[in-house]
Parts: sequence; C-alpha cells; structure tokens
Amino acid sequence: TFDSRRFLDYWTDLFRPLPRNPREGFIPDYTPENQEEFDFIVIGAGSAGAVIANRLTEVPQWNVLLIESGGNENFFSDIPIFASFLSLTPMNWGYISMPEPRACRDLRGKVCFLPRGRVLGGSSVLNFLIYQRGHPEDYNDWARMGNEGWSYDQILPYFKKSENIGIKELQNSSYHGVGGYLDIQYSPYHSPLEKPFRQAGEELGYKWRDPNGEKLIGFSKPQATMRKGRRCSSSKAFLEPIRFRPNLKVTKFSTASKILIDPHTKTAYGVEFTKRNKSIQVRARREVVSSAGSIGSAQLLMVSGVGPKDHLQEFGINTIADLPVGYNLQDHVTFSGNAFIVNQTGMTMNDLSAASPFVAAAYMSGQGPLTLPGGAAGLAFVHTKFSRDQDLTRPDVELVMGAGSLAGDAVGILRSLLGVTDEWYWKTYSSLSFGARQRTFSINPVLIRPNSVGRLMLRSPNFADHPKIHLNYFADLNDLRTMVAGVRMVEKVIGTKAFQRFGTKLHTTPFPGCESFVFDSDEYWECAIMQTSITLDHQVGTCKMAPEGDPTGVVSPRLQVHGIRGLRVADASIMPRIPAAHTHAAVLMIAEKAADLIKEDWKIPISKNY
Ligand SMILES: Cc1cc2nc3c(=O)[nH]c(=O)nc-3n(C[C@H](O)[C@H](O)[C@H](O)COP(=O)(O)OP(=O)(O)OC[C@H]3O[C@@H](n4cnc5c(N)ncnc54)[C@H](O)[C@@H]3O)c2cc1C
Repeated sequence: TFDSRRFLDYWTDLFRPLPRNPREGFIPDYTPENQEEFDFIVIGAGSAGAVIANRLTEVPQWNVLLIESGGNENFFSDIPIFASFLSLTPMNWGYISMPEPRACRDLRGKVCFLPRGRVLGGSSVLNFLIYQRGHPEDYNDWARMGNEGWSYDQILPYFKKSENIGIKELQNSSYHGVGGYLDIQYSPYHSPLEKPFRQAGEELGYKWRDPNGEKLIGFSKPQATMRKGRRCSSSKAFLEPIRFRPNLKVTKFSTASKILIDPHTKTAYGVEFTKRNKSIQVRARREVVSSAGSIGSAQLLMVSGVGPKDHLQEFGINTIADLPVGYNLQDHVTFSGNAFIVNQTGMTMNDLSAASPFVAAAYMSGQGPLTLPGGAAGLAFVHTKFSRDQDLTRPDVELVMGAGSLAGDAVGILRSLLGVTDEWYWKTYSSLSFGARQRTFSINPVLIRPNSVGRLMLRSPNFADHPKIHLNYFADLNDLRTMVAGVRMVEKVIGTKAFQRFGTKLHTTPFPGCESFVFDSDEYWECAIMQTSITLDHQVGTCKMAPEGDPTGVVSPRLQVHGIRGLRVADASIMPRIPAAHTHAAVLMIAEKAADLIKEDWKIPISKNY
C-alpha cells in the first residue's frame, strides 16, 4: 500500500545537495515482526540513541533494533540558519509548558514553546548547532554527588571520542579529538558583527578563546556541529555511515507506547510500539535502552510503571518501581526581545536578506550567511556577582549574539517558533521603519546555571497525550536577578567603542505589559524577562542519575534504572545538574559512555583507543 510519509521521506532526501560526504545516505526502514527478538532495543534515534545504536552494533554478535518516531532529515534541515523554521514542521513534537507564574507571560497562550526533534537525529536536527561542553566543575559536581566515573577527567575522553575537529588551530589541542564521527567546524561565514564583538570583548578585558578549552570565561566564535557549511546531526554523523551494518535495524515512524517490564521479576523484556496504526511488540534478549530524550524517556518510564507511586496511582498505572521520575527538570532560559540598531546596512542578517538568491547560491557551495549556526555569530561566557560560588572561572551567564533580531523577523517564522504574538511584535517594533528593523541584531543573555527546578507529570496513562511540563523558570528569584545582570552585561558590550563606531543603539519602545516601569530600571528588565522568556530547549534531568540509596535518583551511575533489570536510560534526562553550556555535546558524551558501560557489563572488551 502507498504510504505518503515514507514516500516523502525518500523524496525529500533526494534534494540534499551534492557532493555529499560519501558516508552519508538514506537510512532504510525496517518493520519488525510481532514478537521478533533483538539483543538490544534502543528507543529514540536522537542525539543519544544514534550514538548508542552505532557503538552497540560494533559488536558483530549483537543485533540492535532502533525505534524512532520520525523519519529522515532533508534539504531544509541541513541549512544551519533555518533551525527555527524546522520547529514549524512535523519534525517537532510540539510540546508546550503549563502556564508559568514568572515566565512566558506574554507569549501565545501564555505558555512556553518547547520544540523537540521527532526525526532521525532527534533534537540535533532542530538545534542551533552550537557545540559546547561546559565547565570541568559541572562534571566534577556530578561525581561529587556520588556518581562514580563521571568526573571531568573521566568523561573528557568521551567528548573527544565522538569528535572530528575541523578547526585547524585546535587539531593538536588536548581538549579536542580528530577522526571521530561528528564534524565540528566554524561557520565559514564571518558576520560583519564578529570583529566588533571580539574587539568589544577585548575592550572589556575578555580574551578570544576556545569555549571548549582550558579556560572558558571569554568571547568566541561558535563551534558548530557542521560539515562543509551544513548541519552534521547525530543521525548524519553516527547512523548514516553504518546504515548497512547487517546487525542494525531501524524502524522509522514507530512510536513506543510502553516498555514491557515483568512486574514479578522486575525485568524489562521488550517494547510495544505503533507503526502505521498497527501495534507491534518486540523482545529484548539483553537490554532495553531508553534514549527518547528528557520528555520522552520520563513519560515512557511512567506509563510503563516506573515513577512516583502516588502520581502513577492517579492514572491507574501499576507501580513496578517507585522512583522520582519527572522531578529535577532543568533548562536554560534566555531573553531575546532586545534589538540593537546599527547605522549601516549589510551588517546584519534578517529573514528577507536570508532569502536572497545570492545567499542561496553561496549556500550551495557550503558558504555564506546561511551557514551561521542558528544565526549565532558570537558567544561569550561571563561571571556575574550573583553566581552561586566565588569561582571566577565558572560562567553563570552566556551571551549569544545573533546576526539578526526578532525585530527583523518580517515574515514571522522566528515569532512562530518562539510563541511571540503578532500583536506583541507590532506593539514593540512598529515604531521602527522597515529599513531600521532590517538593520538590527541581538545579544541575548542566557541563564546557564539556574537554581530553579521544574517537574514533568503525566496528563494521562497514554504516551500519545503530551505530558504536563512545569518549568518553574525564575521560581528562585536569584535567577531573575542574574538575568538582569546579563542584560547589564550586554549593555556594556554595546557601549564599547567597537560597537559605538556603528552608532549601535538599543530600541527603546517598552515591552507590552512593562510600560509602567521606568525604562531600563532593574524592575523594568525583570518584567520584560518574565513577559517574553524564551527557552534554549535544553531540558534535562527528569531521570536523574544518582547512586543507590539516594532518594532523588532514577538511574545508577551505570545508567541502569534502580530496581529494574535490563533497562537503562541514556540521554539528556539522566543529567543530575544541567551543565553551564548548550547540552548536545554533553548528551553525546553520555551516550558514548553508556555504550562502554553496556559493553563492560556484558564483558565485551572496550577500546580505549581515542
Ligand atoms: C530548537 C532547539 C535548539 C537547540 N539548540 C542547541 C544548540 O545550539 N546546541 C546544543 O548543544 N544543544 C541545543 N539544543 C539541545 C540539544 O539538541 C538536546 O539537548 C539534545 O539533542 C537532546 O538529546 P537527546 O538524545 O536527549 O534527545 P533527542 O535528541 O530529542 O532525541 C530523542 C529521540 O527520541 C525520539 N522519541 C521520543 N519518544 C519516542 C517514542 N515514544 N518512540 C520512538 N521514538 C521516540 C524522538 O523522536 C527523538 O528522535 C537545542 C534543542 C532544540 C530543540
């Protein structure tokens, strides 16, 4: 029978531009028989799942089934600057938060929008490509919480194992790896804002640095998961090169509805999933690995009987293991409303300039502004006075400079992604002429060491019903003060000679709902941040890793679900605390380590040759 999703899946793949890396190619779809057996079943072919499927199938005697709810990437998802556009497609699960008392108050429906990838490669296909690992102490904190094996020295080799650093001056750095599956490069495009940004940092006493090197505080050009100017997703990096391994089967458009766990032996023995309206059960001889992401893994565990007993009882779910699944939800939030206007055209990038045929032609040869990762042209790690500790080497705010701004979003794609209403947009920016709106860029402060913690809860016992996501942004008021300190830091950057050379100024129309505050007072910024808070889509922590006996833990430091045999979780959800960085690199590291832990536990010799 004709299947339109599969047809489209293959058809859009043909439009991915040549020359392709020879290792890239269309991943074939496999539909298992009911009750078919595999050694391992991995749920979710996202950032983590793609790595795990690759590393487990290195063992020729093991066969692996990878279950993914989405289909292939395509031509559009390869274009780095179009990252926001993808959230408007079926590649996005389209989650939203519950109403937040202190955040997203003036966004559409008064909720925060939480895109997650539903595609081979998962959120690494939707993400902004920025490759950052975080501070060594972020991971030493994990180890100090009792998670043996997760200190920085122990996990650095796994970051390097994945990596193929294409930045010449870093190829001999002891912090980077060469020859791994994942290409890390700079965008070949130099935004005209890059130089002033660097000079501004120097004027303020910051060094231009490798943000994944020895010292992090400083300014930098974004390192990106990029191959010749195109997105290098986790699927392109880890799955496509091994798509014909005989011991790997990938079932696409397949949504796991339940992990099958024997309530008496407390052993996971399989997975139930739906494909083309048909329910199929598959069985695992050795283990089930959930890599469905911070939202998917927590929800799947709970609907399968692993979660807080009182909460599962509300939905009539039989509790097999009473564990705090869904707690410990953490995320990075930013404020992207500010627009800075320059007095020259051609310095900034907005949606209409991105649509020019010259820009498109440059992209076809892997060049030009479309290769900017999510539009980001500069990054900075800074330390504010509100930081939780006195370690001046640990950043608590990141500044992300966008080559354009929300004000320049003439067509409305960015608005749709962020949940910004047309009414808000016009109230805020209509005092600027069209030309001025096209001459704007942004520098957004990101809260990278939040104290506030949220919770994910079920809405129903069915996986198909999106869960209730309580983000609790700014529940801890220190987080709000830190964000205001971030706005002040941005003001300092804009005030430097480097930016004043272009007459750079802040657009000063007050944000809707904050008109009663004195413009530029701390109270005004607090209001603005709470009205239009935007997530960086870094949700982590819902299946927290903690040692046996710690009541907050869901998985052990070997990533096994406490009290259940044959079930691990390996994805962003296991992070006990969010690192002070974009989360994709940390997820890949977790997956690399998870594969080695599995091999060790099944007595397979592991190569330390990286
Ligand atoms: C818009 C956006 C921008 C981001 N920008 C950056 C950035 O610039 N840099 C950075 O470092 N990080 C960024 N991130 C975050 C980063 O991409 C994620 O932290 C990371 O990809 C999470 O990996 P994961 O494996 O935990 O989950 P995912 O990559 O989301 O993978 C989960 C996979 O499981 C599948 N799945 C879920 N449930 C089921 C089910 N029941 N059955 C079958 N399959 C299922 C999903 O479809 C998905 O493919 C961004 C994320 C988003 C969404």
